[in-house]
Amino acid sequence: MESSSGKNSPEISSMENNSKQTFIIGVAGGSASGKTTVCDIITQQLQGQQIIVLSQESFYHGLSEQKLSRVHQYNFDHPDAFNTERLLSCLRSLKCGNEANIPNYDFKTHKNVSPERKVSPSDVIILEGILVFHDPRIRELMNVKLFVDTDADVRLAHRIYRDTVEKGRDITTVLEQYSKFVKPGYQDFIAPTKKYADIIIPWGRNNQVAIDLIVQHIKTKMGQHDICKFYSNLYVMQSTFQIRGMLTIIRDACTSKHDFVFYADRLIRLVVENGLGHLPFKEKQVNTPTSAVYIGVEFRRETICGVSVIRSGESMENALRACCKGIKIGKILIHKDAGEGEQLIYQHLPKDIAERHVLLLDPILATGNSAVQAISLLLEKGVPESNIIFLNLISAPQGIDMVCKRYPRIKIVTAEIELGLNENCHVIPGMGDFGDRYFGTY
Ligand SMILES: O=P(O)(O)OC[C@H]1O[C@H](OP(=O)(O)OP(=O)(O)O)[C@H](O)[C@@H]1O
Repeated sequence: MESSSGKNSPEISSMENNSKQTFIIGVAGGSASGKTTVCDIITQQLQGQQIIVLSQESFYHGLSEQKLSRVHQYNFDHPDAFNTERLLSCLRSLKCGNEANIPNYDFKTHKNVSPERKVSPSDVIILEGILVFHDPRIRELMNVKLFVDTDADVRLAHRIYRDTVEKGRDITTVLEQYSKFVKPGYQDFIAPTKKYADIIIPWGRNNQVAIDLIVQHIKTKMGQHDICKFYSNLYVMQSTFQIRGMLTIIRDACTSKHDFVFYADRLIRLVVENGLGHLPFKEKQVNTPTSAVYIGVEFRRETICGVSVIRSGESMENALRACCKGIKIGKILIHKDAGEGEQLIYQHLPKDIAERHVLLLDPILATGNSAVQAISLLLEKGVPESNIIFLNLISAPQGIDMVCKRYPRIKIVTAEIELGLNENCHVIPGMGDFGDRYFGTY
């Protein structure tokens, strides 16, 4: 078995799951914390997008007659109260652009009733509920996770008002349910999921700063998501707090040269490892020390080489050498001139480059002009377009557009997509002049 692009590998299919489909926003938080208000605000602000709001409450298990007879003893604040498998299958279906039937849970009878709600696929799904971050498979499907963090006394006051005035329940029952289930449920199951949120919203009335923050974050993420949907050969590394933390350090103008190099090197290593995952592989079986057979894969390292774009691209060479022993690395120097555009000044490439897969190294993709120059040279040398993998740390959408439109078969692997370019064609938010910061020439 051999794959030319690694499309069969689990790593790549998980990247695709996260970047090429419907955009899912999860909104979690305690009961009566203001999740519905947050969903309303997001819906208003994302005009022009088709949005579906789903509530986790639609996925409550219907109660048997036996449980119904003791409904006040039933814990609606426990993860087991929800049909999570059904929620997962609906969400997966919608994420892939298919319809889904959403259960219709009746709060008066505590039964699932007909008809179910048929939901068509949309641009955005907002899933809200107390425990939407509890199951890792559901978290995995979310592009943005928000946690509405409201003081316990405010939540209790909202809940009393809602359950007595709006639902007609008596206060004693409401308070009993709160102390028996709602409060412990929050402490045991809901609060521990706060750590999975991208943004924790300190909720209160007229919290304009929080609203702006949420909407800006969602729009940034959606811009990235849209461009990934558009270009199937663009692979954005799955973001983790480790990766975001490192990007935060190297983007910070106050970071010392020493730290910049240290964290840039760590990130570059990850980008290189990701890029290598797109190389062809073939199946390989090995015997383990326990005499078991392991069916794995092996990469054909002899068919690859690196090409760095001087000078920032040279910062990526060590990571490539560390991953691929003895790899040949060619060099390209492109001179940027505002008047004359880009000029190729120097190139020295492996003689048999046309037979190799090429990992093109440059940490920044801005307008895309340098990348286009470098790629066109590789094509002139006979490298098939589909054999080029362009590795970088950050990419501006303008550069991605230019490279992907001209060379639809090359692959781009990047750690993050930027907001755009400023009037000087510098990447925003960016990290300044990478070469100067990495080599200490400022
Ligand atoms: O997409 P573009 O608009 O062409 O810009 C990207 C180029 O700019 C940076 O190099 P820079 O000119 O800063 O040179 P350096 O690597 O020598 O610092 C970067 O390393 C790319 O090569």
